[in-house]
Amino acid sequence: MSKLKFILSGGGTGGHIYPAIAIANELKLRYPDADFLFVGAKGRMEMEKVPSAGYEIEGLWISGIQRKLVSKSNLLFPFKLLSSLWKAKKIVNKFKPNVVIGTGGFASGPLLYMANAKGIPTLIQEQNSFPGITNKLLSKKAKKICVAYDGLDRFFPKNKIIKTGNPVRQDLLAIDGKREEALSHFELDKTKKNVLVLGGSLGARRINQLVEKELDFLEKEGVQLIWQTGKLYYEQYKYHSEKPMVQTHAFLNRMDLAYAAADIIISRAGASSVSELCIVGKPTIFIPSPNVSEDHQTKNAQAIVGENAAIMVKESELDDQFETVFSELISNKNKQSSLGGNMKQLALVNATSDIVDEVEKLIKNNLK
Ligand SMILES: CC(=O)N[C@H]1[C@@H](OP(=O)(O)OP(=O)(O)OC[C@H]2O[C@@H](n3ccc(=O)[nH]c3=O)[C@H](O)[C@@H]2O)O[C@H](CO)[C@@H](O)[C@@H]1O
Repeated sequence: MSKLKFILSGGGTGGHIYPAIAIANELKLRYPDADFLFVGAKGRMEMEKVPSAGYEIEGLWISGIQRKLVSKSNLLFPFKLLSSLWKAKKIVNKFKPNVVIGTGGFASGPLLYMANAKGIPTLIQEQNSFPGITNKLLSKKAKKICVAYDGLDRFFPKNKIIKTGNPVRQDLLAIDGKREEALSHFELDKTKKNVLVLGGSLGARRINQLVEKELDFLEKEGVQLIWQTGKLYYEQYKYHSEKPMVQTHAFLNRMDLAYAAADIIISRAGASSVSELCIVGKPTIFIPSPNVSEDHQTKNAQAIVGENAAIMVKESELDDQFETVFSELISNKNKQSSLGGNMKQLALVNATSDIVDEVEKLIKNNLK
């Protein structure tokens, strides 16, 4: 067989980038000689995160459509789309991939569209319980659609769907032996409980406001915080690190160690975050973002809460409920271990390998 070539495309937020990196890493293990190219959106997070994971990336001039209809970005959208389609065509013609894998986000639209038009097999990986517009459009021509939730046949052709779960980075699969390393990495006081606050890959304004408001309460509870503010909000909140019980981070590059150090986690409910938290199996309070399409983070969290495996507090209920919910959880060891245990039961640990099995089938069918 001649050297295999793969294009992976997706981005905009970490939720679309890390699954692509996990899939590429698994493909690389199976095909060490293969060539890989990532295609993302210029100026977005993937342009930094993909090269630091060791892969090349090309950026398209593309963005999503804003909800506010009349905006400068929306007026430019037709031009961006045309320019991206043209560049995507050039990339596909030059690189000649055997398979193209799309992990969602607007960058994958033009690239997979062009690959489909040229008859190159495409596979989509949909992380959420409700798909975004890009994946919905691409699903018509895609050969396979790997999903993490039931019920996606409402949006995608049923015969193409395979439930694999979301790919999770390899280093998150084995955090159990890493607690000591994690405590010294974050220079934590070993006598205290650690609360990890996660706002998703971009950070969450409302969670940051909550944590700031509750700092005195959390100090009285005797915990220390690893608080991921998000890059956008870091300057505003970093001064809180002056308190010995608080450390603020714009972005955590060692999520494995952050999860390993945590006793309790407060988190948004983006799809990969939820999948990772199931693997990690620590007591979690979800605060879903209400600002995403079809309120899908609430549904992501609900799928876990419905199995008695986590707690959810909606943004609108935070002021009334957060302190009570937190105090009850931190003081109840049995509840902590039952939530963590139940969560682990929901983990789909073979997701990446199952997705790559599907990629292999596409390669084989195409070579026939
Ligand atoms: C606001 C928004 O549009 N959110 C969407 C976005 O979330 P978002 O980009 O936050 O994605 P996820 O919650 O799915 O994943 C976050 C990823 O970033 C990593 N991470 C996070 C923080 C950090 O400091 N370091 C780090 O490495 C996590 O380990 C995880 O792998 O994509 C998800 C997947 O399509 C959707 O479900 C979310 O609704």
